[in-house]
Amino acid sequence: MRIGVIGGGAWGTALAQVAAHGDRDVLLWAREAEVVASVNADHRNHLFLSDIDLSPTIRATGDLADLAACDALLVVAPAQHVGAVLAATPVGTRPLVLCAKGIEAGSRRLVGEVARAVHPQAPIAVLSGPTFAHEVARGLPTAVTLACEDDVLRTALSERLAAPHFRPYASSDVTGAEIGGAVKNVLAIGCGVVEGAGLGQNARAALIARGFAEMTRFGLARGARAETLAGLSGLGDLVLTCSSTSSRNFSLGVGLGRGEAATALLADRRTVAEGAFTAPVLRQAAAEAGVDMPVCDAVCHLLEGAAVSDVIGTLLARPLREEGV
Ligand SMILES: NC(=O)C1=CN([C@@H]2O[C@H](COP(=O)(O)OP(=O)(O)OC[C@H]3O[C@@H](n4cnc5c(N)ncnc54)[C@H](O)[C@@H]3O)[C@@H](O)[C@H]2O)C=CC1
Ligand SMILES: O=C(CO)COP(=O)(O)O
Repeated sequence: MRIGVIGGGAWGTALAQVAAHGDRDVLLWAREAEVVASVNADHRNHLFLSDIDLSPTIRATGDLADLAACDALLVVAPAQHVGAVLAATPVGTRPLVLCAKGIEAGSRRLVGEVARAVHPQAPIAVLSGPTFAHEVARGLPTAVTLACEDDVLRTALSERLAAPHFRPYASSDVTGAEIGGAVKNVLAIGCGVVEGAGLGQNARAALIARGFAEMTRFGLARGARAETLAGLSGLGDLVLTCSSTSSRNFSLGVGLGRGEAATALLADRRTVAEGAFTAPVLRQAAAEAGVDMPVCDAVCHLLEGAAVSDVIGTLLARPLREEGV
């Protein structure tokens, strides 16, 4: 199975490195000509993953048409751009493995729903979990959820992508795997705010636990399974992203917590903090589903410029309630 990767950011490049394990050919589509040139000439991605030596069996292209030579495609463009990029990609019946984490603005569709609308003939899988790109690319041990409804394809993809340091766990719950990854980015911004504002470790742990309750409520309302949300792509990724400045979402929150404006923090950045785009869409989607998500709402208010002390005060002053989901 020849793998093509759509997206030459940090995660697309790290996944190309995983797929190239054992000297297998991988084709990486990158939007930036300098990424294509540096991967092909130096086996490095100077723009997005600069300190990693890449496998020489990874070849980069700037032409989406070249992906017609691949058997399966990993989709690693930012969530807001997946629809446009896929519309220009020759997909047909090739399996699409969705690796972006987010919800599309406007349509409020998960990435899988976007992909199905653009390429209805293509089987869909989702690869998601606690996976900082720079760790995966360095060969550090990592486990992910690989979700696909078709068990033959799920097994084939798992076997093709597994490597000694990279262990996929199979699931048939595509929606659950997607929702965990999308919601955790919003909650990671909140945990960053707690860090930046110096609110303490207790507050961070409370936010992770109550945030997980929100993820579960929203996921169950959208048809996800509870065990998927409690697995690698949900709780696992939530814990990772809420505890490290390696996370772009957490780091964005740290800036907000220090009193910097979201507009300034997001201006001119080359890398993507998906939670900033997902937060307002998630607020709409949750309202539509009748699901209460006060922590995610609080993150929206902070991104809109509300003062940290006001937002935290409002969260803590809500009526007391039972703990369950
Ligand atoms: N970096 C990581 O550790 C991980 C990232 N992800 C997810 O992977 C997805 C991609 O993120 P990264 O590879 O980290 O990106 P990145 O932040 O390293 O790079 C930005 C990417 O956005 C692309 N881009 C910018 N404008 C675009 C446009 N108009 N159309 C198409 N592409 C455009 C750039 O070409 C580049 O590939 C995101 O959904 C992210 O949440 C998932 C797991 C780990
Ligand atoms: O999704 C990720 C880790 O699993 C990467 O998180 P950030 O996008 O916040 O850096």
